Amino acid sequence: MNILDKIIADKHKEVKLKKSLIPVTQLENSVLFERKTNSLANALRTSATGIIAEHKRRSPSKSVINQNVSVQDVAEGYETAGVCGMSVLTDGKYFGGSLDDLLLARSSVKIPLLRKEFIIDEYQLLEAKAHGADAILLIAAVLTRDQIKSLSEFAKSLSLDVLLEVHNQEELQKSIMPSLDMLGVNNRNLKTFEVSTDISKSLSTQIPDDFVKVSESGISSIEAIKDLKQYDYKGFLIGENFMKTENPGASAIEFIKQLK
Ligand SMILES: O=C(O)c1ccccc1NCC(=O)[C@H](O)[C@H](O)COP(=O)(O)O
Repeated sequence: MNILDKIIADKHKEVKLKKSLIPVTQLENSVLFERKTNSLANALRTSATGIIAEHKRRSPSKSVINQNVSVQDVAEGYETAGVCGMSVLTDGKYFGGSLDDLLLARSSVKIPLLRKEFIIDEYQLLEAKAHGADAILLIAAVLTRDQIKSLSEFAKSLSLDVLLEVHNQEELQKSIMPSLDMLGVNNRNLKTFEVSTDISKSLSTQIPDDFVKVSESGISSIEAIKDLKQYDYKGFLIGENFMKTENPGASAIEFIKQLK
């Protein structure tokens, strides 16, 4: 079993348990459930930098990245840097994140927040809304076309933007539908962990113009972003490059200064 299959098998168990502990009505009655969301896709369309900076403590490909910073400090630093949005990993077992991280980030900043999670069930979209997310991620590699359609339509009914992530042509072709806002190409193969921005470049012409194009993972230089912009990418999801430093917010400030 590859790591992605393991993560998804665990996620099914986790969601089943959570559903038995926290009823949907509790999520729907939370204060943040009524909050007006702030579109990440719209922010990317008009952004000069397009940076979506991620909070990521550890990962299956790198184990520990940074366990010593607070999510509030990271969020405030990213906002000061002028990022377009922030991605918050909420998976606990493989990434050391939590829904509390999302809540704390929400209480610290106004920028659009992406719940970075392995979404397999509508319940997780209600959780995202109840914890202050503006956007959610769907991963084509672990969902059927019908699941992508029903999950993305449900997300849109909650006013959450949808970022659909692909890694190859087959995943892209099965996923294109009007209920998506952003199409993300993950430069990391989630089964082998190989990283190359070539995949973003080769898939770019096959992504219809209606979607905001986002290049995800393995981005660590200004040159890479300038290069990807020529392929019409408007969003750049960066995690480790900022999080591996002592002060991720300060690193983002430095990076964005060079980009402008
Ligand atoms: O990052 C991993 O090792 C990973 C492994 C398995 C599934 C997902 C994984 N990462 C999630 C992400 O998409 C990245 O955190 C995100 O794109 C940022 O990537 P990076 O800038 O390379 O940290």
